[in-house]
Amino acid sequence: MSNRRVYEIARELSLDTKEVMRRLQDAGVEVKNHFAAVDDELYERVFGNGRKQNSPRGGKGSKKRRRVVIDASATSKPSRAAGGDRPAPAKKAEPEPEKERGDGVIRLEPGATVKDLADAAGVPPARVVKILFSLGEMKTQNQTLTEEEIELVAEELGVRVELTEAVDLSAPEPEVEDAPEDLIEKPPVVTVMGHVDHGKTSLLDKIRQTEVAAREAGGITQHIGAYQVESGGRKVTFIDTPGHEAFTEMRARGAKITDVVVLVVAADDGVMPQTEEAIEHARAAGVPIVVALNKIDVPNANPDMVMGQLAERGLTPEAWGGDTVTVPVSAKTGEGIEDLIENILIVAELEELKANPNAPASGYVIESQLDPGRGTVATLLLTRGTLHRGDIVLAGTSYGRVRAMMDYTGHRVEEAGPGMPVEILGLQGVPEAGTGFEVVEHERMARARAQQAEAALRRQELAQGGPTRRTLEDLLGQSGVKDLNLIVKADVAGSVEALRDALTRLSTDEVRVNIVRSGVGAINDADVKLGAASEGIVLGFNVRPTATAKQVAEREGVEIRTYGVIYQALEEIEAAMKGMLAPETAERETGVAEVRQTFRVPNVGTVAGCYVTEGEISRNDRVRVVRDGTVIYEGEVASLKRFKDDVRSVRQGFECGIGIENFNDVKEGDVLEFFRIVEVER
Ligand SMILES: Nc1nc2c(ncn2[C@@H]2O[C@H](COP(=O)(O)OP(=O)(O)OP(=O)(O)O)[C@@H](O)[C@H]2O)c(=O)[nH]1
Repeated sequence: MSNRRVYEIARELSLDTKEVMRRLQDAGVEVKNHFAAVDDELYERVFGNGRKQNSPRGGKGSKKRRRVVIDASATSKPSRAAGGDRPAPAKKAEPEPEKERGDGVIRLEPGATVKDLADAAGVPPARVVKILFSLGEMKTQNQTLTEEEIELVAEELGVRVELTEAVDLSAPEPEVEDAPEDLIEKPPVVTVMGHVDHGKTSLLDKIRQTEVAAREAGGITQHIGAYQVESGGRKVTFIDTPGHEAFTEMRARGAKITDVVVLVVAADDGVMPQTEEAIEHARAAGVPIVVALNKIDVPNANPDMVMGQLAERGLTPEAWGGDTVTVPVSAKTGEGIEDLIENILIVAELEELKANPNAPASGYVIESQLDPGRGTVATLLLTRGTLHRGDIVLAGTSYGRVRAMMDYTGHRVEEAGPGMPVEILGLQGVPEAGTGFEVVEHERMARARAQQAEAALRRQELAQGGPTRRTLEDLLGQSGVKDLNLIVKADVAGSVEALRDALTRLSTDEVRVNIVRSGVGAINDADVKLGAASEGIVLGFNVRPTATAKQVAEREGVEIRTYGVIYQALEEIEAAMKGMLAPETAERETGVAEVRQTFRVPNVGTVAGCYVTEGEISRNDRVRVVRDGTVIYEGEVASLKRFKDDVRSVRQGFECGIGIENFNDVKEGDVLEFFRIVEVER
């Protein structure tokens, strides 16, 4: 049996929701709001006949049909200024603000806010807020609306809405095939991978130094996440963050950036676990491998042994009749570096790496951070087209006009072509590494799409139940012997040492303090990710988290605590450790409810329509979801309502609506047990 919502029926039958509710009421059924569910039998009974007459659009699939019309042609509509039916002028002006077209239809861009809708419909924003509220949605003027919300509110207001242009956020690169004659050769993009200590960083440094030395003017290259070197008039772009972590992370976000992988293998150490992992990653991505046989200067270097190991893994060197380009190098002396670059170019040539420079620019974000003086500083790597200063860039939830653009030497540039890394200023928000970007024509469109991406992200988080935040107290509140995993960052090495030692000494029989990582510098993404992986927390002493680290912490539910004085950090951790030993706790059951129906409320999640069978349940209780005798979830009550009103508690024998924090999978027939944690004497 399937359920339809009131608004779905209205949509399906092209009726007003009020009319649907009236008919249900006439049939003796109490309906509370647009989201009330109507089962098949009731639907047939009430609307069985009317469906045919009432459905001018008829057809099956009409249940899915949206009243919101996606009008993909909207951006090319004839300009009003031009009058008549003259086509829009070639130079596109900012699109006109949303407005009524005189036929009762208003146009809105996806990602429209409450205010946008209110303005377009000519009503005060408060009216829209009120309608949303009656639908169980709490929104302020500047919050974006989902398509469904726009539709429902429009219906209440008695206006029809057309959404201009549907946007696919998942495809940063336009799906256009460039004509062969438009393509020019683009520099290969290289990522350096290999086992720890085999010399990835040294090699990248050496390559860059060689380049600096080669350039007459000298000058210092600055770290922007990528740089270029030139050989025989051709350029190679190196991603400046070594390691397969960066590579996989980018790939995980769908970024196909790397054209060639340089696999660094130390000639004195050979193939190691991370070498194998790197080989797997490169193969999985279908990226050709060039082997840099490093440290050939060390006395115990054994290139033959290493080449044998590589051959065993399908990377037979050319010298041995295979087809893997293997270049002996020394990142220390610089020997073989030129050779390596030339070989990278040869391998790249076989890949026929080409791009159209005359297209609107698109590519990927390599790095980004918030600079106190300059705002968001992002490094972009172009895969197609040419980026100009003044262009409007959209990268996931960030967007903005390119205020300034610098190449990796720090020189200002006016434009950048395919394969080139550039640092740009002007974005709002800090996009994550690996996010695709593209140039869009209008700032309004960029804003709308960024907001849409933001909303999609929030929906995703909601669907995944959101992060469960682990605080110091939570970690220490668990029973049994506890491991307190800490990531410690400080401004100077001395403090790191001091903190590490002092914190470790805090360990007791019941709580073991483990310093998972410690280091100097700001708290970055990697620190937070490690915090998440080790279920620990991050401590900062005189350092702050970067903007992206904050975002990651938020997303992953990792606590970051920052201090200015060492003893304060120690005292707090020690107090927390002791605190948890103070009272013992026990559970006290308060009530039981049965789930009789479930409702999906946009942006809120699933709400369970319940009947309280025992005791008295309260908004502040914890709740356990029991299905067929098995506890499937335990968490907090997010909302407790009687009809439309929030209530503090509901007694046995009454119905209510219950939302469960971070849990949307509640089903009809589930039993909800409510309880409270109370303190008892030890
Ligand atoms: N003799 C010699 N030493 C090298 C060479 N390349 C790197 N080293 C040394 O090897 C050590 C590790 O080099 P890194 O460049 O830090 O290695 P890595 O692979 O980047 O290491 P992680 O960043 O920790 O993964 C350093 O002490 C380097 O000085 C080389 O060609 N010859």
